[in-house]
Amino acid sequence: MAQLSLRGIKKRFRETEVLHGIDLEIGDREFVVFVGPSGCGKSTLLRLIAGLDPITDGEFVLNGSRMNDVAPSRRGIAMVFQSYALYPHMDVYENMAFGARLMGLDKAEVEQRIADAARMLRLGELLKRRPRELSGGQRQRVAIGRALVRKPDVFLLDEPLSNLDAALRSEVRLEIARLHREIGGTMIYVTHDQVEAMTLADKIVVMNNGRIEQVGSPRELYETPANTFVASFIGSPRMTLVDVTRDGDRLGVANGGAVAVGAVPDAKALKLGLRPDAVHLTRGAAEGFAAQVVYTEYLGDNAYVYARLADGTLLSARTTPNDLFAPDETVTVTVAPGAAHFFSAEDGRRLSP
Ligand SMILES: Nc1ncnc2c1ncn2[C@@H]1O[C@H](COP(=O)(O)OP(=O)(O)OP(=O)(O)O)[C@@H](O)[C@H]1O
Repeated sequence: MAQLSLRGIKKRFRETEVLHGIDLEIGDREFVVFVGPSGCGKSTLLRLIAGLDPITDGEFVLNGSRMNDVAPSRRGIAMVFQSYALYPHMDVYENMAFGARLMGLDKAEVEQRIADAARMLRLGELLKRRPRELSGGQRQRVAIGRALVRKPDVFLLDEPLSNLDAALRSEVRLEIARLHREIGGTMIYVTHDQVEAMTLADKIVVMNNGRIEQVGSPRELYETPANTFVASFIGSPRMTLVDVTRDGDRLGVANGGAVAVGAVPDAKALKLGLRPDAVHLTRGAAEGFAAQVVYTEYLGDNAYVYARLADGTLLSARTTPNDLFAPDETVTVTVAPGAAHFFSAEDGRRLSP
């Protein structure tokens, strides 16, 4: 059982504050993913939870007990690092046994836990190998196995897939999802890859510049991003964001036509947000935004067209592979009814119609 509360957490390294007051609740058995651009403070927050660095200000409470001054080994938390951090001179079995023995478990219990972890992670054949005799994916599984044998209440995983190639990455990603279902522990996972975040998380925490921008399920973040940062960070290709002016029930782009999008919020300065599947491109002079095709990405089952709006904004649109456009073609952009997002052009906050 593991319930985590982060309350007003701040972190300073000498003069520089890198976390500016993080408030977050994590429930038992939840799979929580921290995402955000490089340097936003994801790893720092994970290290504070693990106890590897001291918390400057605020409180970390685990199952009702304040953890700020509790030693890492006494928190019931295990961390899997990006670099694996395996002991090179020990074989796989010894790597996994080491931490379990430090906990004072007897020999039979250690053996049983390693057998269980080896089965779950399919490491049975590899127990006598040294780390250098393993592939990247196998090493990663050993690193996870080493955390598993400690039976922690909370698993922390810091970019665990970043050293793997694309094929292996999706394989290990599926294994981590399965493991979470099987062991049912609370997992906190750091990545800057929004696809990993979307596919693994019950709850995504989007971070930026040492602050939380939004917390929600993958669907909530995709469908109702709280601001332009989340809107453009979640979803691939990213949401097009363009400044528009109101002209009755239509929205216009500077020098570039106008389009009806349904209900529009009442605000002075509006930014319109369009996912690639919210727009439709046509040839010829229908009513809509004028745009010029820059390039097309053909992906087999579908295709994306990137086109420049009159104000210079690059728009992405999903089309079918049978509906490709050539570079420099002039197109007209229309918007599916009810599919537009709106944000304040002043502070980026989401506006409802
Ligand atoms: N030990 C340290 N001393 C000083 N500054 C640090 C230290 N560790 C991290 N920082 C700074 O804190 C900020 C957050 O770093 P952190 O590693 O948490 O980011 P991140 O979101 O995990 O990034 P990445 O995705 O690149 O790993 C960065 O500006 C970094 O330079």
